[in-house]
Amino acid sequence: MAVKITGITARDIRFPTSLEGDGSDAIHTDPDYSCAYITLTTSTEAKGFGHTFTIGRGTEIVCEAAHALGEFVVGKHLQEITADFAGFWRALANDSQLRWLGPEKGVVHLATCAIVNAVWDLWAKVERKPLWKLLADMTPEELVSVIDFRYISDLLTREEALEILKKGQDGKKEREAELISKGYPAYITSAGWSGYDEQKTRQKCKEALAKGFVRFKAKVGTGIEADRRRLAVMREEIGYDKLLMTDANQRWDVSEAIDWMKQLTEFKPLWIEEPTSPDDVLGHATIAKALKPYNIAVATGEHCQNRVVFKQLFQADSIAYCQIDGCRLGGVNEVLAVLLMAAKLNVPVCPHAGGVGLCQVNQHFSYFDYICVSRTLENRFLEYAEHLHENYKFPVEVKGGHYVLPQIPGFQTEMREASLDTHEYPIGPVWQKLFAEGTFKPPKKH
Ligand SMILES: C[C@H](O)[C@@H](O)CC(=O)C(=O)O
Ligand SMILES: [Mg+2]
Repeated sequence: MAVKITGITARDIRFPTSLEGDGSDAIHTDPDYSCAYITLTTSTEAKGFGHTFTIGRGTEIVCEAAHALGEFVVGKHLQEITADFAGFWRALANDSQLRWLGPEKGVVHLATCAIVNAVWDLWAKVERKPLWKLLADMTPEELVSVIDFRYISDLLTREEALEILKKGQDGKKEREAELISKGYPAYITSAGWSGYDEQKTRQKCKEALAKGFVRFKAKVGTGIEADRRRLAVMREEIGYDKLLMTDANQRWDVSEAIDWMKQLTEFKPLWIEEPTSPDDVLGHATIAKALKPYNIAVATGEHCQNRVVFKQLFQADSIAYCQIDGCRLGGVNEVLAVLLMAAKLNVPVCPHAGGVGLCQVNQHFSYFDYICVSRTLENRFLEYAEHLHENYKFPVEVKGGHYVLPQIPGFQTEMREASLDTHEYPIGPVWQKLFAEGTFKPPKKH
């Protein structure tokens, strides 16, 4: 049945997570987990939902950008888009005037990603498959047809991508069955936020251990003594037989990152994530080289703006772990390009998921990566942050430290109507109450 996209809405949805310190790090000390939430209405009952992740102020700007991009999608038939998805993606990401605001980065790219993912959600629902399964069932030719290879073909050609995907067909049914029965390995971030005090950190570690997590991440960069204390506390709780990752959220200069991390070696972090500016490809390479003798790898990606910067990170040997985020890159199409480049260079992909809706979205890429691309779980684990899942119609499920593969059609990006209404900024009752009691200031009118 033909499905015509008839309308687009973008809502500014915010959760006051800063009140509890959830999601805090050395740079983003008071994040209010938020998203620009896109709904595509259609000529049928089906709707597409997509969102990008923000941390409070500025979400309204992403919503405006989504409205500006709306004309590329409204009036189109889903089948017309999917027949030339790479062409659609390029048109959306490269409007001759809007691209001046990027190109392929920043606010406009965040809006692009939310719209693109809403289209994929719609497609997956029409096909009655969860997104990971829609991708896993596509032929290698169909998969490469959705990717825009412009700017990356010096590292990965269409033919090479096809070859990787053709290899991925071998044994894919077995890998799919394995994931369905065992789940996908996760690591938990929620014990190590920088805004948590020692007691809360201990408590969260205990809870996570009881739930079966064996991999943890801690924020660093708030101060060397504070970092040493947080890492010591976490190691006391989890022991040294578990994995511990560290995350500086871009806190340092290149040499500062090296010096700082040398002072944390006794805590045996597997990686240091985002040690410096996300745009500093060569800086990451310098840090990676300097920390190699200490067995500390470099990870990055949650702020990596597009496939081009990922390409350079791979080319310069800057990262040992690639942290794609399907709510930062231009949606599924661009994520696929990065998964394939990572596979070519043997860099494990461990998606970023610390943010509202990011576990929902990024889980699908890890499953697809294992089933059809990398074909290995070695050094691969998917981030899990535990809050706000109750706001989704079909929340992610984690059991025994493993993600459970969803079987519901779509991308799992749909939020509950009641959550949307109560958290819409600034009109939702949650926000009106916080303004009235003076906990938050209402936005200024100019
Ligand atoms: C502001 C976010 O919570 C960020 O700290 C998340 C992050 O860096 C991660 O999950 O990794
Ligand atoms: Mg991070």
